[in-house]
Amino acid sequence: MSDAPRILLIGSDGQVGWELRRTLAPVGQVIAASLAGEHGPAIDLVDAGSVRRVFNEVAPDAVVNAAAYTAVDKAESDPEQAQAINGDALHLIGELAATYRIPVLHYSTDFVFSGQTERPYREDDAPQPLSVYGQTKLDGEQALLASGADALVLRTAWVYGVRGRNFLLTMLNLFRERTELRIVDDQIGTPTWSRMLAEVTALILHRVFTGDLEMERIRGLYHVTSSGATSWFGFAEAIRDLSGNPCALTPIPTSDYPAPARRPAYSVLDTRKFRDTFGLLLPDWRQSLALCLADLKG
Ligand SMILES: NC(=O)C1=CN([C@@H]2O[C@H](COP(=O)(O)OP(=O)(O)OC[C@H]3O[C@@H](n4cnc5c(N)ncnc54)[C@H](OP(=O)(O)O)[C@@H]3O)[C@@H](O)[C@H]2O)C=CC1
Ligand SMILES: Cc1cn([C@H]2C[C@H](O)[C@@H](COP(=O)(O)OP(=O)(O)O[C@H]3O[C@@H](C)C(=O)[C@@H](O)[C@H]3O)O2)c(=O)[nH]c1=O
Repeated sequence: MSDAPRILLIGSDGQVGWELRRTLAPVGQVIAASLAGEHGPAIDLVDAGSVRRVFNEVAPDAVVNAAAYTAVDKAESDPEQAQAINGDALHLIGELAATYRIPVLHYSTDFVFSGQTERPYREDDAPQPLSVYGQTKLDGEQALLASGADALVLRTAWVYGVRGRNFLLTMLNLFRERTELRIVDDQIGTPTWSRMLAEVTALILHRVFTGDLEMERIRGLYHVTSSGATSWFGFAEAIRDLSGNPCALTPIPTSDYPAPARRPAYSVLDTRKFRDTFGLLLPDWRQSLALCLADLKG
């Protein structure tokens, strides 16, 4: 095990981080850093000293950053903290990864786009965030890509899974409490399983470690989601039907569901660059949802 590459996983307690702790295990020695420091070193992305210290002590061969400020509505009234975690910390992680000459994998979001389009967004489409969360994530991805580090930024969307705060678990909880729910039907995107993201991350990192993929050639920005698209209402309907719940669902416009943060009306991501570069398949969102629900049933 001592010869295994050392992977510093930041944010190992989040929904994607929790999956990564498992899928990265066959790829290298995972050093699972998190705010609480429960399974490895404590790290606080707001505290530059703690980030530098963890990099120094761990001396990683690669970094995967799954930590973020993801409370989209809360970020509107807490922009400094969101910027510190989603933006400023990536300037530092980029600087450290460039200094140590190690690859860094990071995640960003469909919320960097305004949603004023009718075709899936490509990596070279101009971002125009509508929210503090989207703006701070954009700053983070741009800082990392400009840092000189061998960085891969995987932009994804509508992430759900068996753990953490996500739309799937919110719906399953609400189905137990309510007989009717009103769900927005005019925001279109692609639900993406956290495990699928963790698995493609592990497959890529493995090929980087074996020399099969050269970071200098593949570094950059990629869109990675499941295939297909739906609205939050469509996603809720699929969750209800696949889980066998009787809850009545009513489609509503976004204007009937007031929230502090504006969200893009259409944020489907074009994943062609990712599929062509890595030769990986991205399953249909319904297929992944069925597998995830089967996991939840146990
Ligand atoms: N969730 C989604 O729908 C989407 C997510 N993404 C991106 O994917 C990535 C993973 O997201 P996801 O797993 O869903 O997010 P989660 O919110 O589930 O996990 C984020 C993790 O970051 C940790 N964290 C928060 N603040 C700090 C800090 N100051 N220092 C260290 N760790 C901190 C959180 O800890 P704690 O819980 O203790 O605060 C949490 O464990 C993020 O980059 C996100 O922007 C992209 C598109 C969609
Ligand atoms: C609970 C609920 C939500 N909604 C709507 C509100 C919102 O428009 C949509 C989704 O709400 P949520 O708060 O679960 O998700 P939201 O915070 O919008 O999700 C986003 O999170 C960040 C982190 C991302 O990066 C994005 O890709 C995206 O996944 O569903 C309803 O219409 N009815 C309801 O009962």
